[in-house]
Amino acid sequence: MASSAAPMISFRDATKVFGGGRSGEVRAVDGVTLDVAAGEVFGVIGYSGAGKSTLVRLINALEPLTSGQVVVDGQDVGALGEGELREVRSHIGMIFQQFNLLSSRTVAGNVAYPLEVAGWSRARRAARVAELLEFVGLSDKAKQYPSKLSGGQKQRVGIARALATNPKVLLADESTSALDPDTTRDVLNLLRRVNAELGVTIVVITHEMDVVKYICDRVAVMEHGKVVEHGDVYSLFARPQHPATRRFVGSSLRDRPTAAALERLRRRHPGRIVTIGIREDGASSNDLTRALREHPVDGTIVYGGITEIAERPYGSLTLALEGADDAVAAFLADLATTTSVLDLGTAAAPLADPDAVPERSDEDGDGGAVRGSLDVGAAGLAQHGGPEAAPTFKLFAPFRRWKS
Ligand SMILES: Nc1ncnc2c1ncn2[C@@H]1O[C@H](COP(=O)(O)OP(=O)(O)OP(=O)(O)O)[C@@H](O)[C@H]1O
Repeated sequence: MASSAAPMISFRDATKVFGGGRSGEVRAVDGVTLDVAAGEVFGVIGYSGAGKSTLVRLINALEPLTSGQVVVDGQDVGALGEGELREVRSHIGMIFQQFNLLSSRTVAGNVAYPLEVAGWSRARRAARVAELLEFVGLSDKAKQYPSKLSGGQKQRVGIARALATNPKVLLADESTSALDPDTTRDVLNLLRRVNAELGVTIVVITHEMDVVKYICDRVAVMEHGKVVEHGDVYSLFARPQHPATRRFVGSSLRDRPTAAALERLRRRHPGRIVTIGIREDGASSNDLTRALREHPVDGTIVYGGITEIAERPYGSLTLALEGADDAVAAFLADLATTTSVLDLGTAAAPLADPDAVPERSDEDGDGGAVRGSLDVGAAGLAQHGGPEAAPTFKLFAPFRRWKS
């Protein structure tokens, strides 16, 4: 639920440096300039140590800035005294990977805690806690202790507690990283409701692009304390510019073969292997079909995946090509005039994918990701001279060009 109102959070050249002693200093956040709009769900993605948590802790001044400025809801948090900061913090909720519930308090006691700190009367607290537990679907657990709850239930309590004082902003620091995929989806759906029904601006820190894909309107990618790329989620998926972004995008769809999967493909298909991008303008699917028809080259889809981001097609297909060397080169040069083509070489002269995602432990074959492409009928492209009707999916261009 993005809005065009003034930013809820503005970072201006925000910098946080730790240390400086013999062990040297760490520029955990390094000159970040960024706006988070009121009412949006904003993702901050990056690998461990990129500076995500520190960036988010600057919002509620849990970490003081070294230089620059952070403005939250019109207040320059670096310029506030402790009393004013408490007031700003009361409008910022936070949830954590490990939930951080008080084990000695019941579910209701945990949710009531910030209300006690804020000085609410017993009667008002009871009414508010009942309302919050109803919202997160835990009314029947009010008297339970956290140790009796599942991870998903614990995070629901965390969300209820974070919402207790009606915050305008909710900071979610790896809030689903300790949860299984089904529970993750439930918690993300609850966060969607918090955003849509309560109008809370949410900042989600994560290292998982699937989380970004599922709930964020916009996202910033962090590396070494800097925001290396930011924008709306579809644009980032469709046209990732920075290598870190490309790796995150690849790890979400898993549409491109890992190095090991590529090795297995080469054993079965010693000829040239290429990956082509799926783009949204619709022209390239026709171009691929036409090029396969016009050149004496056979193409078989051996890997790939197509999904939708923000209701638009996104992904890639990897083809094993058969034909005389000059015919394959002419085919690819032709295709590359309209569609982006990543050359992975041949078994005899292999080329690496510079953005290949790391091996997954659950990877059991090289065809695991191809189901997505079959779902949309892309298998129709598998043979030279393929089906009469062009497939309906569309192609985009995230890769470097084939060079003949
Ligand atoms: N209190 C601190 N004192 C010294 N260095 C710190 C402190 N907090 C964070 N750092 C350093 O700052 C850098 C950024 O850390 P931060 O926790 O913000 O990264 P992150 O992207 O959130 O990583 P993770 O996903 O592992 O939490 C790291 O090099 C970290 O070691």
